[in-house]
Amino acid sequence: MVAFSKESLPSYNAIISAAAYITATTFLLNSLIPKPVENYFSSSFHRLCKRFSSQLVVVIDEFDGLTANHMFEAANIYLGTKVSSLTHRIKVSKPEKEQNLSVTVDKNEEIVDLFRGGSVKLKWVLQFEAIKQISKGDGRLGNSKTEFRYFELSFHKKHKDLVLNDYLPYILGKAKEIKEEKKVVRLFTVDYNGTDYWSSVALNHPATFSTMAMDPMMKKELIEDLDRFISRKDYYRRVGKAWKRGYLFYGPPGTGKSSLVAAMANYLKFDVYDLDLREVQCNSDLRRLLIGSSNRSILVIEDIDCNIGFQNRESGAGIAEDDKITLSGLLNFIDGLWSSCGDERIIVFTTNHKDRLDPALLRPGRMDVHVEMSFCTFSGFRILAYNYLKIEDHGLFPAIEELLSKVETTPAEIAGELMKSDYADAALQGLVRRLREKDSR
Ligand SMILES: Nc1ncnc2c1ncn2[C@@H]1O[C@H](COP(=O)(O)OP(=O)(O)OP(=O)(O)O)[C@@H](O)[C@H]1O
Ligand SMILES: [Mg+2]
Repeated sequence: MVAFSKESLPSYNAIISAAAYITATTFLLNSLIPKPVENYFSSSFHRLCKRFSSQLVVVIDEFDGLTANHMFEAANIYLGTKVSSLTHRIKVSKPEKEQNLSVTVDKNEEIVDLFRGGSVKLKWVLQFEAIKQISKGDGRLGNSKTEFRYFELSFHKKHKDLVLNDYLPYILGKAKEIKEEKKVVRLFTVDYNGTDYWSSVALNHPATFSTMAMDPMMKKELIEDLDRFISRKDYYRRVGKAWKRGYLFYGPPGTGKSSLVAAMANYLKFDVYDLDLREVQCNSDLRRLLIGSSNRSILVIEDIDCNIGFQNRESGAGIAEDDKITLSGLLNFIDGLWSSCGDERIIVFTTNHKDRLDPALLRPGRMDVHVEMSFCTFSGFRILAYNYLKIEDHGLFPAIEELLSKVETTPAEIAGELMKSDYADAALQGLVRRLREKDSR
């Protein structure tokens, strides 16, 4: 059995006296050094540490006063894509109107980002701070937020200018891109059996510019026109014009006018507001609806020739003369409204009969771009054959090319034929038969 001699252990008395000494010294120091002096030393110590630290910390609050801080929102979105194997906690949510899950970082998680090919290292941490609740006077606390969030971004001081001038603007741009990618385009129509106001569903229209069978040059010009329009925010502001663009799509039924609107919406990720003017009773209704539409959207008025005759409404009882909708009224109103509160607005009129349109609409400057959608050409057919049958060539192509040069056929008709079979041979034979029939009429 191993036993300790009494001498080998610190004596009980020695322990007691050491504890008493520490307690007494602490008490003495606490009472001798006044609090302000202690605080002075501790904050000086921190200042000293900071002076010798090479790190700069940028604080990005969630709110700037009462308004949301865009930089915070952008960082939150951006950092959600920077989650790595070193991250321990993330947050996941699914907003109702979005298809995908949205991932963001959780509090106190450190995310390291590398910029400029890894030469600049940046550390991000999301922090929360409790807000002191202000009592309402009756002893109850207000039900406002109890904490506020902010990001701390730290990096070497020498990168200060680079971070402020390049890195943070880069994050703003990236976050915008991520948001655009995730956005589900919506189609708004007026619910005339209920609220008499816009209601929306996901657009889910498969048309894109690559699936559109139309003149390749026209398609290219249209895409360039849209790109230019979107990139010209400062230009429109400088020249004092409303940031809007008007398109007129005309051509026979089934040539893809409505599909082209969907392709534009999918390309730009703009919502579509489909307005049937025949259902709108008067200018005040129209105003209410237009004011209720949002920026970055396409307002479509289909079949403008039927919509804007207004002959039926001229005799409409109960509508004051000056409250009747007229085309010039509509256009002037849109000009006025959108110059004051509209940004990135597109308006599209479609018609089967350009010749029947009110000359006011065709005047230069009214509709910026006129697009003719016409019968299917052979190059249009090739696009449809690829869309529907996934083929780029076939023995029947020369016969189809020759027939299409003689027979007026809409892309909708051709699409209908191609959908009849999954087998290219059968579908194309059916199409040739159909075209020959038309040719012999
Ligand atoms: N140019 C095209 N490219 C690809 N598909 C097309 C094209 N035109 C028509 N289609 C097909 O035909 C269908 C009907 O076309 P769409 O409704 O776009 O024609 P539209 O010109 O708007 O006709 P309407 O004048 O009757 O409104 C589309 O859903 C699409 O499948
Ligand atoms: Mg249409």
